[in-house]
Amino acid sequence: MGRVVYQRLLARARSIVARGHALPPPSSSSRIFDQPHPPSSWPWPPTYGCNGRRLAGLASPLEEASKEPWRDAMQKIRNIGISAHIDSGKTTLTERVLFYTGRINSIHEVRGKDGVGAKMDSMDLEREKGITIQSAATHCTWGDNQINIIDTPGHVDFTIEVERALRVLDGAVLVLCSVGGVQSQSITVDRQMRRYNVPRLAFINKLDRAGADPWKVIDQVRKKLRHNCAAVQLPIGLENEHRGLVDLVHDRAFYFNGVHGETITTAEIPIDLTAAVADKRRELIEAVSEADDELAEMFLNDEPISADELEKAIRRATTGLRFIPVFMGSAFKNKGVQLLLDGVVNFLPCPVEVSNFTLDQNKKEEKVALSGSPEGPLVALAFKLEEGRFGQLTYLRVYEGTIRRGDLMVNSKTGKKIKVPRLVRMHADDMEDIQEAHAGEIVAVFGVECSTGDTFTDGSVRYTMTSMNVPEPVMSLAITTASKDVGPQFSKALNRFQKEDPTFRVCLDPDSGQTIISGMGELHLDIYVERIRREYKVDTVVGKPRVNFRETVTQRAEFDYLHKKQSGGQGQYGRVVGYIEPLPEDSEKKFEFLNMMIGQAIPSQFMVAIEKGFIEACNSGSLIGHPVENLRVVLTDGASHAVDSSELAFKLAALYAFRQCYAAARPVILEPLMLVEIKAPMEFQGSVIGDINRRKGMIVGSEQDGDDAVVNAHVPLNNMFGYSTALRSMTQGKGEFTMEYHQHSAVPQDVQLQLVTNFKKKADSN
Ligand SMILES: Nc1nc2c(ncn2[C@@H]2O[C@H](COP(=O)(O)OP(=O)(O)OP(=O)(O)O)[C@@H](O)[C@H]2O)c(=O)[nH]1
Repeated sequence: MGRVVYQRLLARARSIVARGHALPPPSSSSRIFDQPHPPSSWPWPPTYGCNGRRLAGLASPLEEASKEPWRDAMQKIRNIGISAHIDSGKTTLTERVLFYTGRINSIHEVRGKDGVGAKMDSMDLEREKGITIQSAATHCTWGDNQINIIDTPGHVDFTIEVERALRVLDGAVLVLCSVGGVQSQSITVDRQMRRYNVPRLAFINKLDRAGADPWKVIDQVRKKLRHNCAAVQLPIGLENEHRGLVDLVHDRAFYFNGVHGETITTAEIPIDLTAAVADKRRELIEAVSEADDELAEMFLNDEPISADELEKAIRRATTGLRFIPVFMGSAFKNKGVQLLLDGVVNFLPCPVEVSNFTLDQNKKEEKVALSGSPEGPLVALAFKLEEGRFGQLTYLRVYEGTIRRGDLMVNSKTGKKIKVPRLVRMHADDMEDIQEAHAGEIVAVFGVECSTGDTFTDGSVRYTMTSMNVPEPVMSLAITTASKDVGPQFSKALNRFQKEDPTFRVCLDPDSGQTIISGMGELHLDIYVERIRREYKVDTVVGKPRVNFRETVTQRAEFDYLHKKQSGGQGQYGRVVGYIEPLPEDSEKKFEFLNMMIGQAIPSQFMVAIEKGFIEACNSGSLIGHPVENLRVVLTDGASHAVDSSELAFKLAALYAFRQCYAAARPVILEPLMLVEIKAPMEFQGSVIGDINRRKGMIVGSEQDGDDAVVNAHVPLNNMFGYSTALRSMTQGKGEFTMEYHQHSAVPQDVQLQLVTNFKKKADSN
């Protein structure tokens, strides 16, 4: 749509809304629903339903499709994730969702006085620390819709949990704190949602808190996250006065009564809010028109717009990733959660509205669109593994076909046939046995050997789903057992955690022979050390955490290496010629091997060995022995011997060739640079910034938020050890910070020199 037409259209929209006939008039009578919990037969007004009926009339891809009965069933499924910055209230919100949907009988708070803890934080450590460590899956029914939910951790050290959840979900709720607004981890989570094209709703939580300002948060979503969004609700009172919400689409006021907000009352919009409601409704229609031509056309043609039409337009714009409807409330004070559930059903897509692709291994990884039919060939992705009470539990998202208990599945990667001994639907740490699971569902199977990211089929196709993004660990520490006789238990724990969490790695330090564990941060590693102690009864001694440096080259360097050995028996002969160079900055690969040889100087059967030799050499750069990345190896020539050439000879030739030319390629050391966000009262801003400068950080933003200063900086992880204690003493305990991986970048010359000298000293003393 042209800019001029659009401007005209908006002007028209404003005048229609101002005249007040764009939406139905406010309801004239108050309706009270004294519906007790659980609300399975909730007498919701038919025009504003939590049931699937409303979807049947939508102008979405579903409409044409609903000729097939399975599509009708699918319309009633929502697979959603709840993600946000730390402590925004995801778990508290999920607890209410489970309560209102009748999944649990009572509400328990995170760190609540009853000591029980929220259902989704089922691990002891989660309950003690009041943080979510692992994502937990559950399911519930709202009206006649089935909602599968994954509650994910907020702390950036557990980011893989968010990553894998978003890979398999169709929609998400981004929870934001009405005081904290868009915080650093909200930006990360939003980026992850973008990566997997996940349509989302926003829920501004904690409207009861002092300083709550949902409009400030909406402004931040527009500016910081660059989303087209608008509120679909307006709060009735804020902070202590927060009593209810006005639904801007249906022009009704909602109040949440009863001990747990389970009794909903609708009423006319309070007189003192009518002007604000008209204003915010206009803002909503403007924002949706920007994302939906159909709604925009209605304005242009001067047609009245009903609540139903506005709702359909919001749905089209949301599922099309062009708009984010913003809900609000207070999970803790039991306000607004039921309306959010309606929003999930009304505005987020069902499984068949999301296009999913797979790669056909029989056709050189050709992309194949999945129909989402339960009658098609089975395609399921293993997105999470967990050691359960009864063996390995594998979480699967079924994309096509049906899994039945007792059926055979084939792992596309290994070709192995596996019988499905037990199929369950998860509810945090509880499970329900089921006989079959259809496309669109998220379930778990027991006793199936596989790795995270493996695809299962029924054997009639060789499809693989693309897997998720796995970030590289940034921190390591040496770990040994306190006593000698617990070795087997220790290995068992490490093997299990490594298998479950792709961001947790274990290796042996070749020099010291020590076991090294690596992960996403201090908290991540601390949690595993504690879990080894609690779950495997193994006490450990850990070394000082250290950062994961890497090495890379900055210029091209030639190699020409002949590996020749002829001392008795069969000799070894292999010559490789070529160059190494840095990969382009935007390259997604970390290593590339190109064979640019003309002719057959080296027989093609040795190419794999040569590539392997270079890969092996890259495991340990000669500056400080850390992995080398962002490297391209180009082979241009070489020589072989009819008798003495072998795979081993060429592998060794590659290994030595790399060592020969590495120094000439001007290698540098890269260190993890973190994005640190610090929030502290204004009076401490100066000392916080001064301290960041001393830590060789670079301030990238600083703003005022109420009485607080929010400082964003890029700081080398190596200089961030012990920061929480330092910040606490610097700000009289009033400062808080979050930190997440930003990128690896070259260390300054003096630091490089120091690191290289230390490495040499250590090597000489060994
Ligand atoms: N005042 C107020 N407090 C809330 C609200 N929702 C949650 N909280 C509190 O905020 C704290 C964090 O809540 P959680 O539900 O654990 O937050 P979370 O986002 O799941 O936390 P992580 O998973 O650790 O990131 C707890 O103390 C909650 O009681 C709310 O609506 N109002």
